[in-house]
Amino acid sequence: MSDDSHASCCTDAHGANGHDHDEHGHCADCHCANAGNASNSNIATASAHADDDELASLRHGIAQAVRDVKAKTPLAQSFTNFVTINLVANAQLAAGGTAAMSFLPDDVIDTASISGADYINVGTLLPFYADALPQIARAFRKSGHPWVLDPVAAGIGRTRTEILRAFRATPPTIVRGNASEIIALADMWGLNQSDGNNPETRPAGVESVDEVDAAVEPAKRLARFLAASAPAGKAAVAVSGAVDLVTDGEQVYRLPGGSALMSKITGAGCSLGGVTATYLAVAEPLTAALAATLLYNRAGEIAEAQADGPGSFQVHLLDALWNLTPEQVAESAIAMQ
Ligand SMILES: Nc1ncnc2c1ncn2[C@@H]1O[C@H](COP(=O)(O)OP(=O)(O)OP(=O)(O)O)[C@@H](O)[C@H]1O
Ligand SMILES: Cc1ncsc1CCO
Ligand SMILES: [Mg+2]
Repeated sequence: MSDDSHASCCTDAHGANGHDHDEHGHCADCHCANAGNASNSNIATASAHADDDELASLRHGIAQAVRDVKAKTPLAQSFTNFVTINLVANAQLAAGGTAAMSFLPDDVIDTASISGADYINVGTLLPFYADALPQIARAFRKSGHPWVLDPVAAGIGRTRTEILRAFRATPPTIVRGNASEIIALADMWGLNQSDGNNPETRPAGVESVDEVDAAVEPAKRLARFLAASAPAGKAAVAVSGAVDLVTDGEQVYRLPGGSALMSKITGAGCSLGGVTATYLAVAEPLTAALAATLLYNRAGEIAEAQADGPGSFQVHLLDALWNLTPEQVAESAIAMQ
């Protein structure tokens, strides 16, 4: 595991920052496990440099994605739940994109030709969605159109399970959800060590009952599955919580911050999914997922400092989404695992 301070600490046996390592190689200052002998030190040095290079390149891409959205105002279309539909559209606009909401398959499929990416959120379902959503996903698949899935309340109800199972054949580019939803989706796609009816998977409603840490392996398996099916071979999974996690199936990134008040308004997660689609309209999946998650964490912190409670928090959250700069987003802490 490394983050910025770790990578810069463990560039040699004694640490570039003057951190000392004990005889077991443990760093007293940043809890890394850099070994004190020369060959291990060289390996650690090389790996720290590789992490540094990778993070620098990711940060460049994240800043560019935030900048491109502000400059190009891309459309990301949404088929989303009617509890939080307004916040999703406003958040996409505040990030610099544009929004269009629709529930008619022909409408959604036609609009995809001018939409950079789509967002599907299964929070509130109507009977006709059981046909409409798989039909839309098949059309996206056929045209190679990128889309983000928020599997809200995965594991609850026969219709939702039927729809989410159907997406396995025509998968999204990014899955974004809370920990319980990611675990449940990986389970119903047969990616966990279970038969898809895992008694350990608890249906969670729209709120998570699991910690992000419990979703690391399911998230990685999901991301690898999505990448293997993606036309360009690239995909990502984002798990939200106190410390968010983003993975492309190989590398795991942990993104700390945000605000506990985000779970006291409805739709912080849904609108994060919509904004992820906005970034997916201009960037690769991993970059898009990281950019949106970092933007939300920074915006949540700013909003918390200004809010008196959930009502004003939502207003300040939208303002912060609008005001944050590409540099502020890209300079955020990212811990690599
Ligand atoms: N305890 C917390 N501390 C900091 N940030 C949090 C906390 N809980 C959630 N968040 C942030 O809130 C946002 C939404 O995450 P959350 O896990 O609540 O989504 P969700 O359950 O899908 O929400 P919803 O379904 O209500 O839209 C993310 O940006 C996440 O980082
Ligand atoms: C409260 C709620 N119910 C269905 S969707 C939704 C929004 C949060 O996911
Ligand atoms: Mg949610």
